[in-house]
Amino acid sequence: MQDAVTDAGNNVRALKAEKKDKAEIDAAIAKLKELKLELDTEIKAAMAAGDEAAAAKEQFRSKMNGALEQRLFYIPSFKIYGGVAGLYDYGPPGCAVKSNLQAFWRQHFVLNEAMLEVECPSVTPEVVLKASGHVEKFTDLMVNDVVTKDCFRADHLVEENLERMLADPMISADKRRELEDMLARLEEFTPEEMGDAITKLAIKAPETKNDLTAPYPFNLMFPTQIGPSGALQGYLRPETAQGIFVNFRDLLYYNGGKLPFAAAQIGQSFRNEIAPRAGLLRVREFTQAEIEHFVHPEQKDHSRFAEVADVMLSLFSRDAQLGAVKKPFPMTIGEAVEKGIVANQTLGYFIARTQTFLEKIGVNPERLRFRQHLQHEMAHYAEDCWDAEIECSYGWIECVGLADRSAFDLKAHSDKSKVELTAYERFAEPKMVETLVVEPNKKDMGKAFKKDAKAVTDALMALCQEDALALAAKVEADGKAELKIEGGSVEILPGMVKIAMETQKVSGRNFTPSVIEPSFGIGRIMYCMFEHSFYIRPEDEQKTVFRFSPIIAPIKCTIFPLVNDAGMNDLAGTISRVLATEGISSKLDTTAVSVGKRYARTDELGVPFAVTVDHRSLQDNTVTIRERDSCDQVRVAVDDVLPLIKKLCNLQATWEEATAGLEKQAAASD
Ligand SMILES: Nc1ncnc2c1ncn2[C@@H]1O[C@H](COP(=O)(O)OP(=O)(O)OP(=O)(O)O)[C@@H](O)[C@H]1O
Repeated sequence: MQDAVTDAGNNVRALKAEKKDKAEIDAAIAKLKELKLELDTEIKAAMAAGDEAAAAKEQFRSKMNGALEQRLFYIPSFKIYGGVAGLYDYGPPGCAVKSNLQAFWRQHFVLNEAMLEVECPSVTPEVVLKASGHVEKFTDLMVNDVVTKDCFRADHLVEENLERMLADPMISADKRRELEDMLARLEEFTPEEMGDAITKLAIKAPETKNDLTAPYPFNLMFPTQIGPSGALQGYLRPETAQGIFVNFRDLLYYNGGKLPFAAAQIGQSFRNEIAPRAGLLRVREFTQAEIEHFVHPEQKDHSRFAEVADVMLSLFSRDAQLGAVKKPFPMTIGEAVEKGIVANQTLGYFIARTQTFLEKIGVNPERLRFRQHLQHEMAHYAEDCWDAEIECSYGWIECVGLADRSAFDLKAHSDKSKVELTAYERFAEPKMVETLVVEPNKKDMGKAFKKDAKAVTDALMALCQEDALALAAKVEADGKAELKIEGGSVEILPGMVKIAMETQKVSGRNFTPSVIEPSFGIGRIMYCMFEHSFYIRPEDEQKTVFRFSPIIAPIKCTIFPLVNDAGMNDLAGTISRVLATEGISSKLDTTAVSVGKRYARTDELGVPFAVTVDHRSLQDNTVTIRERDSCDQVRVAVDDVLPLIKKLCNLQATWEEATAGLEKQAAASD
């Protein structure tokens, strides 16, 4: 419609410039007015619909957050002291859900694929994070309100402004393109470019509308000192991955020297986010579950790829994001890898396994997509990166990052630590290859360097081919060459070391493996899962429910006696203890409130099953079991409660399958 108005306006101007007939110009003006009116109505309708949708989302969120807080799923930490932004405590049901989620993650990935699980400290010495690049580069651009000194993330301010401007249907196509381009490149902006954007868009501090400082990088790591002297600088780790990389050599040995293999770690990560927001979505301490799958750089096929090839995904590839339509498309992972949309089978395998994991824990597959990083979002060494994004009331949120990081991490730690982090590959047939030979003359070394002889030998052996040959050439040309060793340098003279390229028969080689990294944020996944599970019973808007999958539900079963009666209480207690023998958590509710109220209470916690002990139970040793979402009830013998609940909780059968043929029961009442 906007284009039609622009065309009509141009038409009026052209007719006037050509001094056309008045009637013709008047008709064109009338047409322009008519189109403008239509556009106006369209904009108002769109704004009203947008406002309504935003209000509905807000309402849904506040209702759900109310339920989460009231039932103590999670609450702001240190609440009695006013709380600290970006820090949350999990209460009993929150802890149980989180622990179930992590247990299922372990089962789905670690156990299913025989991964090597490790647990490393959160406090990490600086050298590790220097090697990984975090000390230098783990920054966000920050700006301050020049008066109040309040801090803001520069990219968030620019992003919000751009999105607001883009929501205006009246902006021209050229302007739209310019703003969209800015939005797409935002993450790679230098401080100067970000400053230019802030000036150009005339962005001020939110609320106060004061001027902002120039953007400057702020490192997100929490620094700390290790030990009382303060001499050893450390940081709280910003991700769990580094603990795995630094242990690569030992893990490879543990795995019998064989590739591929994966190591995994679940643990706390810490990021001093400038602007923590949106509940669990951006916090300052959070749980990550990370996998580092080490693989030969030229053999990235996966032996179990056939098992997942038919998994259907919603893919938002780079081309789809940059194309005119800008929409994800459905495709099996098999086809995506075959067509080269996803770089290789191993990355594809983990994308598909991530999809099945998220679906099983209760994420709605229609609100899940995999978005490929645009070229500028990827580190220069990365081969391909995809984010699992889940839609919630805050929009599409990155919950899992899946990246083929090539050999970067192992090479970086190998260079810094001087410990070789490589794997050995035996050739099918021995090969004749030109290799660098470095042979220090031990006698000369000892004589010349005495106690430093070992350090000199180590430094010579650590030289790369280029440096070794340059050193040899310099000794030959100048009669000496300087060699840097730990803590200083020495002079190498002719005869001290043989450095040459020689053709040798070799049966294998050392190489640095590539790593494919799926990185899960447990809190973000949990929050999105909460939103996808939450609903209000249509018949009563006071009744809220979490439709947690039995594997995730904080408590699997509530057990209550219909009325406060000693016999009923005893039987309820016995059933609870029997369930506990198989690790099935239950909650005994002997409060005297009505059954309806007790059901509502367990629904609010997302408990999938409820066992009611009633008068008949005392006569024929049967009880009723109710399923949360359908509110269906069946009557079963007490001895059958455990096998039935167990089958349902292990997802070995659906409610319909497990209860087919059982006596249906009308809803229990007091
Ligand atoms: N501040 C945070 N709060 C909660 N979860 C987080 C936070 N930062 C990262 N995560 C989680 O850890 C996962 C892997 O971390 P990664 O470093 O890839 O995130 P990221 O790309 O820096 O995230 P973002 O760009 O949203 O800050 C993310 O997909 C997310 O689920």
